[in-house]
Amino acid sequence: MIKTSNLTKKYGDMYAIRGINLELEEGDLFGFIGPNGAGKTTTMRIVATLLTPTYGEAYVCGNSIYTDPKEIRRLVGYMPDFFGVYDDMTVIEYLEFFAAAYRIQGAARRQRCDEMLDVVDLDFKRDAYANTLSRGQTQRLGLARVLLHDPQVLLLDEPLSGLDPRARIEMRNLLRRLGQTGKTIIVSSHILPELADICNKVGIINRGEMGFNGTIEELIKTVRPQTVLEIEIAPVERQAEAAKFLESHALVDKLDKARGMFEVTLKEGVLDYSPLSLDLVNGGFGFKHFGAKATNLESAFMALTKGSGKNI
Ligand SMILES: Nc1ncnc2c1ncn2[C@@H]1O[C@H](COP(=O)(O)OP(=O)(O)OP(=O)(O)O)[C@@H](O)[C@H]1O
Repeated sequence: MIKTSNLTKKYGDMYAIRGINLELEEGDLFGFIGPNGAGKTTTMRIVATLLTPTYGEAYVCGNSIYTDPKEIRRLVGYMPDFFGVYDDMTVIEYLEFFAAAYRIQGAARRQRCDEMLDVVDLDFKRDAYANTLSRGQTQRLGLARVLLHDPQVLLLDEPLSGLDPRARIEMRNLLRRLGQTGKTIIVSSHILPELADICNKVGIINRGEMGFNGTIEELIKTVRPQTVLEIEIAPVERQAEAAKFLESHALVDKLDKARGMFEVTLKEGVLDYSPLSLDLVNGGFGFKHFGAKATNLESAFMALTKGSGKNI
């Protein structure tokens, strides 16, 4: 659906993006994560054919940005991070204006606009002036607008930014629903955890280069190649004995103590830790808690975008 190879954009000597390789299939919801100035907008604008790369290629459904830009514009809905709405138009007039630009004619135009208002839950604001909408409602209107021509591919630049917590949840739910319609979606953000549970793939871009590109599970493995278990031994009196037992166990690499629990780092490549729980029980130890420690995605993001502070 979307493929880029060695996509690069330079401004003078500065690389806005460098060697970006992406490959997204039908139905992929790709979280494009990076700090300010990392190159997310540049990449999306190139794929949307609004900006020409210095070199490299990008294809949408097999169409090249160089030779088939018209076809790509038909296939793509691009929502920029900030867009203006006209002061003197109501929500429905705004959508009809763009539907007309997409040459949706006659009764079908009103029907399509009504359907899109329904998709983004904005029917109740149909006759309100577009410039009186909240940020969250404006973002939803922007989404309705890019959906009008039923694009196969959506490029959404920071649709969650500036939203309050409730509007954020609503927008995430909307993105999740859109992801289930088989469209290929790229959605950008500064914040990894806010997209992690709705995306099936993520790319982390920093200073124009893609530091990571894969699934969330692969990301977690990249930043933490070893599984860490949290174990709370019961009764407390047996903790010292349990520490010795764990330290000498064949699957264990390292033992730490945090918040009254053992943090047990398993040896590299050990994914099945059931033998450890069995050995603990057979050794006469009980436990109140035994499980893999959740990876903090925020720290994963920080680890992969190290040294980008001056860009933020
Ligand atoms: N027209 C331009 N002229 C010069 N430099 C530019 C231009 N457009 C973008 N850049 C630079 O290219 C880099 C990438 O910018 P881009 O807007 O793609 O980042 P971004 O990841 O979308 O950031 P943000 O999250 O702030 O929107 C930045 O360093 C930016 O200053």
